[in-house]
Amino acid sequence: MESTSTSSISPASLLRRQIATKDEIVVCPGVYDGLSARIALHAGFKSLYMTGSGTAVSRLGMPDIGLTTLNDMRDNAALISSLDPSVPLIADADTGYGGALMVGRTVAQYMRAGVAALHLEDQVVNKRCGHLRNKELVSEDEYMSRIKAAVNMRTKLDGDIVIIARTDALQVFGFDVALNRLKMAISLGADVAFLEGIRTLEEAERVCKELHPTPVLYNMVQGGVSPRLTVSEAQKIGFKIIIFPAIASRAAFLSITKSVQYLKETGDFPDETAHVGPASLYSVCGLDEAMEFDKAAGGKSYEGGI
Ligand SMILES: C[C@](O)(C(=O)O)[C@H](CC(=O)O)C(=O)O
Repeated sequence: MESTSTSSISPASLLRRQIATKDEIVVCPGVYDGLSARIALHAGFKSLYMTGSGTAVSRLGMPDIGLTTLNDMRDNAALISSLDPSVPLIADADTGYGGALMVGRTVAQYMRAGVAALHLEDQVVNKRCGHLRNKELVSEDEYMSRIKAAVNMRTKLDGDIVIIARTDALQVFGFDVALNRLKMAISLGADVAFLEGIRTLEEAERVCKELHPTPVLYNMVQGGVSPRLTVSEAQKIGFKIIIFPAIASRAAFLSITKSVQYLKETGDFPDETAHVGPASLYSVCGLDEAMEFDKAAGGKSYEGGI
């Protein structure tokens, strides 16, 4: 069942507090469904990231090339953020899925879904993963209109969702243009900057320095174009948030591939999975809390355990 924990503090305020905590960096494993989110929560992470790439590959079975709609992304975000509202969720919102009106709807629906933060980028709606080649961008004006729409909707709904401005301009126009886009987005009310596809340590250091005191996010994608940084290395450079979007999807990809290949070849499952019974999976997915809830309502089904 969903978490019964409640908090008078909104997920966005919780995240704002985490970002504002001195000498700390917000660390978000990328999750893409209920199970991956539960596993990350069970491991004790205090914030999560919903990856658009992972959402595309898991919910649609399609690549991250602009195929997920607002509804796909919002539904996934609502599911993940409902599991433990005391753990703020940063969610990918791609391009906002259209013009200013659609960006406004996206922000409103993410807010209602309990999302703490979302990032909006300047690729064309037919976007692709930021670590692929030949990206196409919208004009600066169009990007600023997306940011304005997001900020205006937050104000209109009297909310505090954290708006993260992501620019993909580095690959196409270079560092200075990308930095300028981020500065403009911040001046319009974006709270956090996300320079996509950082290629060198120098760029990583420069973006943090130039945008200080605005918090900057580092996107640590396995096999992507950016330098490999650990949490503490990113923190030392000056980043305030680090996401590992592919941490769960890559692990799932590798281990599911291994298991199904083994089944195909041998007609049996791999030995190392033999001890993983249904109860171990369910216990990570809130089984104890569900049984307690049922008992408190007078239910008898779980008296003898399961
Ligand atoms: C951050 C990202 O937008 C995502 O969808 O998680 C992707 C990451 C990835 O492809 O693994 C991106 O950087 O475009």
